Amino acid sequence: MTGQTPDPAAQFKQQAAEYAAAFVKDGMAVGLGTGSTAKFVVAELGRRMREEGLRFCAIPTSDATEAQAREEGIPLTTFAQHPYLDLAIDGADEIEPVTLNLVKGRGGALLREKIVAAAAKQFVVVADASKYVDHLGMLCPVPVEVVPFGWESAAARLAALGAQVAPRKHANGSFYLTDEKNLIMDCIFGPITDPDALSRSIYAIVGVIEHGLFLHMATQTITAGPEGIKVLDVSGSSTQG
Ligand SMILES: O=C[C@H](O)[C@H](O)[C@H](O)COP(=O)(O)O
Repeated sequence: MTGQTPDPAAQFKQQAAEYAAAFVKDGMAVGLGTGSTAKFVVAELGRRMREEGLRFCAIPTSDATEAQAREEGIPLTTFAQHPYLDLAIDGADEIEPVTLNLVKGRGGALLREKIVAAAAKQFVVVADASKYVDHLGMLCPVPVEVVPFGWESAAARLAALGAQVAPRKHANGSFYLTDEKNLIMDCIFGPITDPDALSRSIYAIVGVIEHGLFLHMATQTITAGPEGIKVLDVSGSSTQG
């Protein structure tokens, strides 16, 4: 017994992940996301390398993903060698299906994830179908990464934007630190009707490094659920099967 609760959506996450992993072609430089769905992507890419001879290199979005990629034997690269990536594949906490805007960062990797997504020509999001929302902010807080110095001031300014703000902590009460050694403020805004305006307001707060609203970045979302796989493209096309 590991004591871990089984994830009821695991099979859907794996289906979406394996579908997306097929987008990786020989010679690509690929961004590898973070989280339970991205983990399936990294595992599938490792399998394709070993069994199909796929050749590619990757930049991971977190220390955890880097460790998994190394275990899989995936060759890692750097932004010095690849300032632009062919493709990035990552999970999401919320997907708004019309714009493909997202909330990300429940796993705390939002800063590196956004840098990698911004560098990628194609940004493919993988998730189980429970992540769809009519408005961002409906299912989960928007994480905001802030520098530790003066975090209370940044938190007060986030609250002034209408959020209920809580610094992310571990179960033992200590502050959660990101891979970049910053803090996360989890901000409950409720349904967000103008994410672009909110994004600008959050960026205007001194001490904020990044936030978990990923706007106008995803080129495709691939979700899996009881109805099968659904692919949404930013151009508006949609396939189900
Ligand atoms: O920081 C974490 C990331 O943004 C994840 O990609 C996101 O939280 C989705 O994770 P999961 O695939 O575990 O639901």
